[in-house]
Amino acid sequence: MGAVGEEELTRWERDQDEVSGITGGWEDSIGCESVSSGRGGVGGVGSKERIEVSVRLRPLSAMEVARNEPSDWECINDTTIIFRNSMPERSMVPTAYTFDRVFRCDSTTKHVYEEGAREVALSVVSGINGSIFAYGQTSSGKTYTMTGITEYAMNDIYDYIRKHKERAFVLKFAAMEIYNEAVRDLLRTESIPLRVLDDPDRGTIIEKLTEVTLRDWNHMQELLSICEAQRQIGETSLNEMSSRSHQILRLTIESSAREFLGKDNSSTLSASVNFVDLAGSERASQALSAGARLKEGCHINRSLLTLGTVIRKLSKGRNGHIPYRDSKLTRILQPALGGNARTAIICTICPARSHIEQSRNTLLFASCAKEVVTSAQVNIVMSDKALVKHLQRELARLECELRCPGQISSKSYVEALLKEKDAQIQKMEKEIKELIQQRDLAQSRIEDLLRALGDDRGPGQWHGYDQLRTLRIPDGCEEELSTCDSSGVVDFSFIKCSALKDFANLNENSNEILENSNEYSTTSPQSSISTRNSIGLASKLGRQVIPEENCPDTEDICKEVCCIEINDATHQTVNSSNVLTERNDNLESPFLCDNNHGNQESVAGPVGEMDQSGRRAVVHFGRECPEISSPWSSTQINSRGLGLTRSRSCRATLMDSSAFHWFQEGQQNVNTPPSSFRIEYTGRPEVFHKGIFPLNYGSEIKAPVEYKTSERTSVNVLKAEYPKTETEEDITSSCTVTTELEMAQAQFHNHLNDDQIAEQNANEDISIEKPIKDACLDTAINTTGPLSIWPEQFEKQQKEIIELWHACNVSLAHRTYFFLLFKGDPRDSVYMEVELRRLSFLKRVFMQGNLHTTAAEHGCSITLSSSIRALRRERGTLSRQMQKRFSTEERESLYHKWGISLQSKRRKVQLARLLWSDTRSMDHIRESALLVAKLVGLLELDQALKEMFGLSFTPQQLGRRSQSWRHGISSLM
Ligand SMILES: Nc1ncnc2c1ncn2[C@@H]1O[C@H](COP(=O)(O)OP(=O)(O)OP(=O)(O)O)[C@@H](O)[C@H]1O
Repeated sequence: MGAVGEEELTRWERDQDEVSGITGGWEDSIGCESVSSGRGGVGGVGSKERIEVSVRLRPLSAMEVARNEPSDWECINDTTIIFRNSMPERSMVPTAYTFDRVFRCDSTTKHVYEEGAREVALSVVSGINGSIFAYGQTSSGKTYTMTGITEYAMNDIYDYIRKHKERAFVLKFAAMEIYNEAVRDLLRTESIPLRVLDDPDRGTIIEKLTEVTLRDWNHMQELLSICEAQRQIGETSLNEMSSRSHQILRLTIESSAREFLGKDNSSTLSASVNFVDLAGSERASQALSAGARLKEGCHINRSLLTLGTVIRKLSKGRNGHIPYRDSKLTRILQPALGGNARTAIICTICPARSHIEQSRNTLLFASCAKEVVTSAQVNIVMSDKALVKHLQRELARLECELRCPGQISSKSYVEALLKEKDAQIQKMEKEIKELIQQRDLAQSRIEDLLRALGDDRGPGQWHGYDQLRTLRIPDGCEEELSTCDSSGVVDFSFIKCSALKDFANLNENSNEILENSNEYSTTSPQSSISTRNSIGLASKLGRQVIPEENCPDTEDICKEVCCIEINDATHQTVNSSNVLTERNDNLESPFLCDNNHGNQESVAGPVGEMDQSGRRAVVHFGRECPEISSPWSSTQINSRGLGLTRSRSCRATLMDSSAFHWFQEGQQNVNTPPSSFRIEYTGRPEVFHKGIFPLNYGSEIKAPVEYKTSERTSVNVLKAEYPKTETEEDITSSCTVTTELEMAQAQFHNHLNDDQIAEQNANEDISIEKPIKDACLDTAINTTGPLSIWPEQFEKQQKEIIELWHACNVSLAHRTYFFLLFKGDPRDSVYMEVELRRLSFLKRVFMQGNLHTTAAEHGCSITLSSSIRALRRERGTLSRQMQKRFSTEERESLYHKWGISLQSKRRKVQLARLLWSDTRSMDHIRESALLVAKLVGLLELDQALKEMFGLSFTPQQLGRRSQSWRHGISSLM
């Protein structure tokens, strides 16, 4: 036994802090069986509750009765005590005090315990600290009350333990005394149970075991006996000492937390309950002692004064400094006064009038104490494993709080976490959806390519120029070709067998076309084949001779190209038997013969005009030329020359078919096939009109030769003895590929029946003077077959074209223009055929390009990859146009219409990707076309624009000579 030094006091404080434990976030999962009623429960982060303050009025003692002292205090109910003001001088002081409970003088200690202390005392079994104070003047009944309360509390605690044998409990007792500001451990003794020692100065004190751990039930009984002994001792010999010291009995209970925190939780609950018997409060104000008593009084004064100060400060809130450390008492009881504990204070007062001041002081102290708020928590002593887990959760919670300030509760944290996860899930779902779309698109592309491969790998497929050279040439054709070469007869570009086959199978009118072609042919029957589409293409698309420096890949390209200009300068004479062009009344100019007016550019024009101008005849073939796939491609054959000169348009297509000039000015792109309007049409209309406009349908121009003609067919025999111009020489030298002509002638022979041609020629003669206007209109219709089947045929061709656009990565603007322009007018049948053949050819070229990369090596070939890139760029530009063309509301409406979430990212890009993507849905195609039209500024379509896509046989349109193609397109922007 001995005084507890500073170190020992610190241990007590530390123990108290440890008992406070690590808490937070657990309170919801813990049920406080014995303490949950009536007190608002416990709070993990400080469930705020006031100190429970009771007042116990003891009866008058025998001596007081003997002195006939009146009792001025009366408890008028369970919560209010009043002072019977029998003295006039006391009329100004408060007479009524209300507390949580007031106990009359006849109240038993058990009643006081049950009403004013039991709940707090039993908190300890649920892991919540508790403290029970007795405050009052000497002989007011503090010890009397606390001894009983401790006993009852102990009994209840052990009863609880006895009823909960499934839980493992460890009980630790501690008892201390604070005397003269020195702390002594009352249980630091070797004797068990306890022994009473006589202290010469303070009388008898108790020594008990320092710490007792409940090992078993018998042990518990032993402890109970200790308590009983203490009670008995207290009743007998402790009063004298306790009145001058502060005694604290502390019971700490540790128990498993599994019942509260889960089966696998290895954490423990740990809480303490303090039973505090304070020294008589009157000591704080008495200074009547001297010597040792003075010193004692000062120390008691100090602790009680500090206690009063702390209570007073705490009752006014926690603002400012709370002087817990100013006394031993307040240091030890700090948690009980304003921290992690539930606290009950029982203020005892003497009813005798002689103690009225002390009673009033006690009531004032009680009044302050009832305003003090504590923050009791369930105390968890966590295992290492649980601690790590808890810290991880705490870390996550804090991180969440940082991200979402204001969300501090665990529920909010969980909700925030769930929201975050939901958002992630939604984001991932969107990504998955996009990936699926991309996958489907890729699969569609693959299917298209495979389909294209399957279509083009037939026996007639050609694999480039070399294979072309191996095409079967009908007997006699070689000689004819030779003749053609030498004679300078302009014929046509080659048409490969597969192309002819396709051509023949284009539609139900194919046979008729061939028949007509036969009819049209003259001495050179091959020429007739080329008329239908090539003419249209050539007459409507820009054609310019490509300077050599701009045509580095001439050889390769021209091998496959039908854009041929035969320079008449090389061959001065046109043999009538090899004449290429012919016409009939129904055709405007099935074989266009360009009239070159001293210009290097090829000029498309009727044969008559050409002949009259004495320059050259040009035949355009739109079918087999790679650039045929695009409206800018053209084929020219100079009727007087054997040199095959690729048109500028042809080259331009191959070299640089950039995307739309309306948004890619100045940008040189690898082409998306039909997107080369800018290059292609530049200057070409002028050429075109040069050739066409002066014709004026025979009124001014006469055919230099007579034509054998019938109602539908005419034969042109061109005798070209035209002076060779410098320009033409250039043309010839730059892009002469005679082989193509030979091959074309050879193929032509494969498909024409000379006899039929001869018969046709014999039967049908017609004069060139017949108005071409009528002829062209009739032809435009007749070539497509009966009008009755045209709607169905148109729909079929339209779908085929749409599929081919998709397969060939054709520019979306081109698709849009074409789709909106040609809506089923029978007169547009030629355009449809031309487009169909262009695309078919392009598709094969793509496949060929994939197999043989020679064209691409020269940097001027269209390849599948280049078209894909160009199309991708175009979609990107369209997406940017959306920002410019549409308001936010309009865009949102579009996104909704096209099934794009407003929350998704890159919505414009998504929408651009969707355009023209579903070739099977005409509604989709229609919507795509309308949207693209708006994006490119295509508000109204002019019929004249049809010329962009091929032939226009409508004479009145030829008057637009002053309008360039480029301007025509630009005007639509
Ligand atoms: N409610 C009560 N009923 C009957 N007797 C009481 C009551 N309260 C106190 N007493 C008696 O009054 C006397 C003084 O009580 P007690 O010793 O508990 O006072 P105290 O406040 O502890 O004094 P001290 O501060 O000196 O320790 C005791 O003899 C006790 O039995």
